[in-house]
Amino acid sequence: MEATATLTLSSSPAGVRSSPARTTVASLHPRRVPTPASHLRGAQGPTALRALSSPFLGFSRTTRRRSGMVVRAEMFGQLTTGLESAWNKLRGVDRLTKENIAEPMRDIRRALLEADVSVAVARSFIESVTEKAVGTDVIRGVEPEQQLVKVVNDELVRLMGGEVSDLVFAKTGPTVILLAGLQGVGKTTVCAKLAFYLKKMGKSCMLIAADVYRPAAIDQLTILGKKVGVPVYSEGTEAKPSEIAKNGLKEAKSKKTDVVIVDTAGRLQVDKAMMNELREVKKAVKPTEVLLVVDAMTGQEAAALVGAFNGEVGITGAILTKLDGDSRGGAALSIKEVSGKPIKFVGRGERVEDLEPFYPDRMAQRILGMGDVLSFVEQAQQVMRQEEAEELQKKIMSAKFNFNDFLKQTKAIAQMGSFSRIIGMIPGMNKVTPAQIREAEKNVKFMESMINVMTADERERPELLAESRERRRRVAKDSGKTEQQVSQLVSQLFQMRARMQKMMAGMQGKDTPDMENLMESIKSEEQFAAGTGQPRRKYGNLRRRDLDRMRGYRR
Ligand SMILES: Nc1nc2c(ncn2[C@@H]2O[C@H](COP(=O)(O)OP(=O)(O)OP(=O)(O)O)[C@@H](O)[C@H]2O)c(=O)[nH]1
Repeated sequence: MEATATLTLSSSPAGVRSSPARTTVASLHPRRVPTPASHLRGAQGPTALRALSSPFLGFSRTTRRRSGMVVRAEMFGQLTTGLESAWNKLRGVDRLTKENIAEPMRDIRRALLEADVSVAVARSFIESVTEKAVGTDVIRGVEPEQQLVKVVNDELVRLMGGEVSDLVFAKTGPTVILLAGLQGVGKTTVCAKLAFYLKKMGKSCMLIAADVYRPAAIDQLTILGKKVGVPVYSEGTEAKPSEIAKNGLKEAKSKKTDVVIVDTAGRLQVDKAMMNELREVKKAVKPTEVLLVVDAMTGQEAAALVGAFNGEVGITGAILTKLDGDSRGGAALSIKEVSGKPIKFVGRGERVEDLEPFYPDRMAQRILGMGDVLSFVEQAQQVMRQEEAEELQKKIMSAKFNFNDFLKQTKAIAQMGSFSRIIGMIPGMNKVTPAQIREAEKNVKFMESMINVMTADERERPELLAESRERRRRVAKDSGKTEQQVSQLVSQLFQMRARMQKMMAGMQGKDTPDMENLMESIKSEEQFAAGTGQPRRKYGNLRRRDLDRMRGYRR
């Protein structure tokens, strides 16, 4: 979609126009940005546009780091540096093209591989960033490298699962969380951390010690349980883990405990016995959540492990520990993509408090260290959308909404993946139902094929097609559609025009021309076999009147 937005960045107050959208843009003007001190205080609005000046934010990288402006997750340090080198290569370009992003993409790929992301994940990430970056609209005032930052951010968020994945709780009875994982990954510690987290949520908890192979594990869990004030159920090392789990759950039920967390044995590697035992425990307690605890230091191996456990036992998600350590981030980036299972929590230290839900968007921002640039690009995109909507509104009011606009909008729909975002911007149009939206999206490609074979004139002036059956026949032939389908498309455009105008005029208290009969008119004409010569005379008056109105000759 070619953006028509005019992101006004005039330096004088006179450049501030009256619409709210433009005021926003003007208020973002970089030269009106206050002193660096205000930035350090985290000022909003004008500060965001500081990002427009080059280098980013108008501060040297060293200053930003020293001042703490960039909150950098050290584990991603190398990745962040690699990405920065990619942005730097785009300085001075006008727009993102396949050619000029090739080298930055190589930098990003290298940075991902160095962060221990698998080759396959890195490849698909690069492909999707390239595709989205090249197809991005140019937003006036936003530098191409800033747009790439935004695309990379969005793709990182998507790669890590998009939304935060909350714990699922059982509708009745205790929620059972079964924890699994290799030896030493932090499973026992996670039991206590989770109990602490859930207690803060107001849930009562019980821990079940089902790791019978390492006697110290039971003691460790008992100590941790005491520390967080949660009872620990154990039967020593002689009983079967599935029996212990079953009995523990029975006790939890009798005590009306909200959540039961089962600690299972870890092994040095994935083996048959381990998987069988887990399956048995799972069968015995029917957990709501089966979470695999993995160590972030193991990078892409952790991701593969999540996939393997899911295949063997069936899990609901992962908990990534030791994110505070020296890992390079590959696990956080790859788990969802490789295994299809989300990371639900991350451990950031040895204390019971050091567990938090995994937020893909916050993680992406930490990797990029450019929250300010992102919020600026988002604001600018918003302004662009508002201005496009205003432009569209003007066209609708002047009855000039044509096939070019139609195509532009349908393309925008395909690009944004949602009709509602466009429709929602047109005042009064938010009553469109989701079913209508889905239908509209389905028709996009179909309509596009017909519009693509129209002449420039026909697209500009849909009346030409409404008036001439020959033209409609030609479009049908060239697009491989039927004449009726072309007629329907033409009618649809006029109907859309009519409805929009009616609605707008209604909002402005004006009367509107009645153009609802147009479709009927064209439809009726279709009913007559070609060559009968009847339709023109019979429907001539109606069409003339309607077309005049469409052209704005009549009121
Ligand atoms: N730095 C850091 N250390 C952690 C974290 N989670 C656990 N640890 C440490 O990792 C070590 C192993 O943790 P455990 O909880 O005993 O691991 P486990 O998976 O239960 O081990 P097994 O019972 O042998 O299977 C302990 O020293 C923990 O303190 C974390 O998020 N960050």
